[in-house]
Amino acid sequence: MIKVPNIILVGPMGAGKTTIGRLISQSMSKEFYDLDKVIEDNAGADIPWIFEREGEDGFRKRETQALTAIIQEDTGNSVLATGGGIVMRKENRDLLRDDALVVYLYASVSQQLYRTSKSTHRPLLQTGDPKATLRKLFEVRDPLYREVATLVIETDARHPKAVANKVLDAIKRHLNMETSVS
Ligand SMILES: Nc1ncnc2c1ncn2[C@@H]1O[C@H](COP(=O)(O)OP(=O)(O)O)[C@@H](O)[C@H]1O
Ligand SMILES: O=C(O)C1=C[C@@H](OP(=O)(O)O)[C@@H](O)[C@H](O)C1
Ligand SMILES: [Mg+2]
Repeated sequence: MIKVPNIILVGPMGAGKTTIGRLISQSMSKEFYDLDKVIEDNAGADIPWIFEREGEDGFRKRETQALTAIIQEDTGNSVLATGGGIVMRKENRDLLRDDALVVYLYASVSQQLYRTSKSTHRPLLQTGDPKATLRKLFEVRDPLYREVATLVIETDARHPKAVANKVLDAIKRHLNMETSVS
């Protein structure tokens, strides 16, 4: 029986981390955690409020605390959807690589923009030019997602269920390969 590690999803805003994370947790009968929701539950406030009152720095501190707690809990039986900025801090990147299988959900900037266009829950996108913001973030973060990722899954032109199936297949192939070479 192959032991399936914790699965952690990384990627830009709108890549589908929360949506796909929930779908694959159901298919794998694993616990699902959305890091943003954990942060909001811990704070008793939503993300826009945290950014407003504590700044992005305050949010990033909460993000690292929440990630640390989940990784330390290490049920070995969870799927974690992170927020798009999780890779910005080295301490987070080190935690991500710990014992989890990290999946980078890739989405083009135009798909990121399209999928987040109705959202008012993302303070970083409440700007005059969200496309320029997404492009700038992507230039900095894409290499960092790739640094921590075990698997990279393309999400453009795929419906959420098709992305979830793609992720599940890739995880199965990766784990079989690991056991076959060990
Ligand atoms: N592959 C996809 N194709 C089309 N829409 C998607 C896809 N993945 C997610 N979405 C939609 O995009 C929006 C953002 O998805 P979400 O899971 O919140 O992304 P993230 O957590 O990465 O920011 C949601 O409305 C979701 O339904
Ligand atoms: O990219 C970012 O810096 C952020 C992404 C958001 O999560 P999603 O990627 O789930 O939207 C949330 O953590 C916060 O608004 C900051
Ligand atoms: Mg999300």
